[in-house]
This record gives sequence, structure tokens and C-alpha cells, in this order.
Amino acid sequence: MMQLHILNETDPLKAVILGTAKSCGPVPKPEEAYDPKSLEHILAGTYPKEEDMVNEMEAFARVFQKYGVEVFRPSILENCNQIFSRDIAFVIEDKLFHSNILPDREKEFDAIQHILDKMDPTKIVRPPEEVHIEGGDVMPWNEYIFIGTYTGKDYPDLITARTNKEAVEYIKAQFPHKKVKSFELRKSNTIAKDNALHLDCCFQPVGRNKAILHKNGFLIEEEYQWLVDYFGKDNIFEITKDEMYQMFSNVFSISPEVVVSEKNFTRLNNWLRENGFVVEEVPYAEIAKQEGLLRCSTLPLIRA
Ligand SMILES: NC(=O)NCCC[C@H](N)C(=O)O
Repeated sequence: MMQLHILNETDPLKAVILGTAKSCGPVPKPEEAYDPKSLEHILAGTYPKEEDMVNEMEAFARVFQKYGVEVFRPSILENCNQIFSRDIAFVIEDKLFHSNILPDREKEFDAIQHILDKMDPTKIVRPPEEVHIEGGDVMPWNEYIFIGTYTGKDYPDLITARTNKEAVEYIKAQFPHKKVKSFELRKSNTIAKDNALHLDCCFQPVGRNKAILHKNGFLIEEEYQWLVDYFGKDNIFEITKDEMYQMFSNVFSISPEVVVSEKNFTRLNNWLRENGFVVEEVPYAEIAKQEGLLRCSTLPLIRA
């Protein structure tokens, strides 16, 4: 039986689900897009090709192999985009939560059943229907759980708002011994540079006490400031609007020392190296066109 164990974003990774770009289907129609960056590329005729994305994900898989991480892959559903495993489920402590995800993405979950079969069924939890939540918005960080949310009245009109206030209350009730800290995120269905699709699109801790952060992703300045104060200004790598759009905050930690990053993120990769990290660079610029990057493509199961 697999013992799930996730307490934070950076402890040494032992087992992970990595999505797949195989059989991801034809270029969506504009009305089928569920994020503004994909829409932009559909309209411009620059939507990424399956072959290129498969190659990018294989480069990522090779890094896991190098570090001895056990990698599980979803089974392949025909013509279904299964790149972003992060959102369909998430692990906190020893429980896996089945996300109530955007209905357009619901069937992606079926493809990890063979991995769930290795787990204790009493540790697999489905929140009630009114709880909308996606793993990209959920970040366990030791005694804290950080959650990205959107509570505006126009929530139902925003396909980019994926985690609601019921989700924040639900997680608080599930983990009474943790401090649950929520963050209102800026949303736009049409302008990718003004859209923090998930919390991991504008923030992510790295190492033991550092973080990548973009101010404009947050709707409430005090909530952004809370993060600056918590990590300390000198430990924060503040990214620009354009860097958020390129998904700089969506790198992925294999351990407190090793970060997988995109090969063109020069300013970030230099900062990471100056701060003592080993940076494993992979090409991921095609997948980035779908408003997700490395963290979004993974679902960590065990960090020891
Ligand atoms: N955690 C993430 O930010 N996931 C990226 C999901 C991108 C996908 N195009 C979506 O809109 O759901």
C-alpha cells in the first residue's frame, strides 16, 4: 500500500504523477478554451503541437529519473488534454483529495484510477459538490496551508476562478491543526497577463524559506504583503507581469536544493543559482502556452 506523505512544497520528492501530452486532441475552438493564454494562441494560430509538448514532458521525466523519483503516468484518454495533473487531485499529509474541478476537465481524473488503486481507499477523499477546488490553488507549507481563491460576485462568470470560499472552509475543517491562509487572486477570462489562474501562477515557495512572487496576481495588497513579511523581503524573488505570464512562479522543487525550471527563465535561474540551488533546466515553452508549467504538470504523492 502506498503511504501518501506531503507536508510542504519542497521536501525530497519520492513519488509523483506526471501528466501526459499524448493524444491531447486537436487545436480547441476558441469557445472551448478555458484559460485566456490558450485562447490567445488558438486565435493567433500558435497553439502548441502535441509532438513538441510530448518531447518537453519527456525531458521533465528524465530529470525525475536522474534523481531516482518514482514517476506514475495517467492512462491515455483519446483526444483529452491530460498535461496538468496538478489540478485534478492533491495530497495533504496522508490524504488525497479528488478535486471538484472545472467540469470541462472532470474526465482527466478517471485516468489515474490505476494509481489510486495502490492507495488505502479510506485515504482518498471527495469534497462535497459545492466545494470547488483545484490543486494549483493548494499549497501545504508545514504548519500552514496556503489556498488561492476568488470570492467576487462574478465568480460564476469566471471560468478562470476555480477555487471558491466553500473550499477554504472545507480545508480548514479537514485540518483544524493547521493554519489555513487564503489569498484572493486576480482573474481575467480574456487577458492572460491579468489572470492568476491558480495560486501557483503567481507564487511558490522554494528551498526552506524563499519564494517566487508576483504582486499583481493578488487582489488584496495586505494578503500579498503577508507573504512578503512571512518569507522576508530578502528571500523573495519578485517577478514582473510578463514573467508571471511566462509562468516563472510555476517551476518545480525536487528537494530543498534542486529546482526544475524552464531553460529560458534566465533571470530566475541566475537568482536560484546565486542562492545555492541546483537548477535543472528543461524546455517547456510550448506547454507554457496553455497557462501552465512544471508545477502544474505534477501531482506529488510522497515527499520524505
Ligand atoms: N496549476 C495550474 O495552474 N494549472 C494549469 C492549468 C491550465 C489549463 N489550461 C486550465 O485552464 O485548466
